[in-house]
Amino acid sequence: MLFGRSLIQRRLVSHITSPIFYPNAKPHLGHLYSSLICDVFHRWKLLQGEESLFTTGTDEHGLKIQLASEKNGFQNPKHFADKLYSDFIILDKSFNINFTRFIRTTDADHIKNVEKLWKLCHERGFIYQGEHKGWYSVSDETFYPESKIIEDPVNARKYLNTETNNEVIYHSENNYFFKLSHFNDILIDYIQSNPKFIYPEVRRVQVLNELRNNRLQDLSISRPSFRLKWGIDVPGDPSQKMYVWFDALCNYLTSIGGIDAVVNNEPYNKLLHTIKEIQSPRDWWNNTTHVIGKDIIRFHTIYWPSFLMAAGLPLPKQVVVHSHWICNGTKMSKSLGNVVDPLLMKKYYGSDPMRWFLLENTQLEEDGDFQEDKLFLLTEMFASKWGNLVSRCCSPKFNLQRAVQFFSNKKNALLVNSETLQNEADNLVKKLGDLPSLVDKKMNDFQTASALRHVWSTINDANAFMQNAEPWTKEPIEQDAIIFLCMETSRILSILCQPIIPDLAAKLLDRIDVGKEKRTADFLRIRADTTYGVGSNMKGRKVPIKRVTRRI
Ligand SMILES: Nc1ncnc2c1ncn2[C@@H]1O[C@H](COP(=O)(O)OP(=O)(O)OP(=O)(O)O)[C@@H](O)[C@H]1O
Repeated sequence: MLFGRSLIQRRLVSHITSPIFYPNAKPHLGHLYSSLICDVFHRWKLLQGEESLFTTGTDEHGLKIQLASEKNGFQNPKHFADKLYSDFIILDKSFNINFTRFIRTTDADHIKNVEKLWKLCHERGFIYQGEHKGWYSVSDETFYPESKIIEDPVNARKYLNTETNNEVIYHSENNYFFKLSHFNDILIDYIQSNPKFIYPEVRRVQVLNELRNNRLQDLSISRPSFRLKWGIDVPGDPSQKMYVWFDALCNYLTSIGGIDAVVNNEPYNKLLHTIKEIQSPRDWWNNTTHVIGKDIIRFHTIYWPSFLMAAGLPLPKQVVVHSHWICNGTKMSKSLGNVVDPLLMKKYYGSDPMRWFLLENTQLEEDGDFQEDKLFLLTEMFASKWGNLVSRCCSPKFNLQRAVQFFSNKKNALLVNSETLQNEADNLVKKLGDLPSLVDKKMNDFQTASALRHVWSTINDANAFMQNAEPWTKEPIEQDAIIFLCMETSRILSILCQPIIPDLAAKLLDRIDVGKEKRTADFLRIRADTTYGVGSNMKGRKVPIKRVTRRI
């Protein structure tokens, strides 16, 4: 031991969560987007050799599901959820969303865990009974304060809340309350002293302003069972069902073993396919990042930390809030029906171009506008820039195997016979050297669009170098130097981009015969792989990226 620090390094772990979605209708582009952000982060961590978990799922209780199931002729809402939750799995599988657990709030371990959370909050004095009157939104399953209610401008008999614009009705009932008001200043302190807890900054400021300007009131966290039939019973009082958000938010703990596992920090081994055992659940929880849409910020940055503190539990690391995909100026939403069907888009353009497109055309702070034309143009760019670069270097005119064997040896300098070209080559080598750590920083900060700009810029440089250097006019040694550098560019970028475009990256690496075991972060340095390219210039091999035809 060195002054108390163990010589054995602790393995880095990270747990990322998507929201769990309401299976009250088919999923759309927005759901895919949230899951994709998580998937890419999870794959990125795995690429770096870290341990990572990614959990997602469906939020299956509550009035919204009860009503949707009745509307669709189901007696039992569970049967309705059974039918619809699989649409979310199909969407995930179609887009290579590589989750470690898909949790359903109807799972037995989850129900047990939610009961535990309730009991802890109750025993510690944060839950009490009372009468609840106020403005209630069926659609949002939440009460809103008077200050957030306006008359509907198009229907004078209706009222709306200003947060989601959904209809509210005045309603009175007996139920259980959570002492949310107790946490107002505690949350302000916590968010101030943990500046990355809510990310990006604009959302942190939004929540702090909300807490300062509209002090928290206690929260009704149960509904009478005669009205809400589909939910978890309040422990010891079956006349009441739990408020769906109290139930749903707890999924994040269930998915890594539950409250007991986190409190006792005992190895947990029941649920995951990718790793056999969670050695230290509390480490995972301390490194948990929730990715959410801005519509559910209140629930995740105010309610959830308050529930956890009330139960005496630690908080997760971070809540990352993204903006919305919009259509005709409003949020794409199941209820409004103004949605883009990702499966239809996949049919025309493929999964990976969609993945890239969604990440390239948004940033956390701003809403994204889906334009199919841009998606088509992206497929063109893949084929004409990246695919073409690989196809050219794999032409039977050249010999990549020979080039790799010679230039992967550091002693053999990459020389070209012109000062301008040599400058281009040196710049490209420098760029490739800087890229992995640059992209790592962007990925950890959820700035994928910015990372992708660097990727395009590097591909463009390699294409320009190839064009200017004209290897087909050169002697073999110089020819080899040129195609080696171009293919090192493609090799390194393909390894880097595996988390974003897993299938396309694999095709690009397959085309230059990079061994499967040589696609990790250890091979991101130039000259790190000394054996690829064998047989890559044989006649008749397929182009790695095919063009698609324009749909609109
Ligand atoms: N338009 C969107 N853009 C980005 N993410 C979205 C969008 N719509 C939904 N999501 C993701 O799904 C989460 C909410 O899921 P939910 O099932 O409530 O979707 P919804 O389509 O808004 O449903 P509903 O219309 O029934 O409220 C959001 O927090 C976000 O993570």
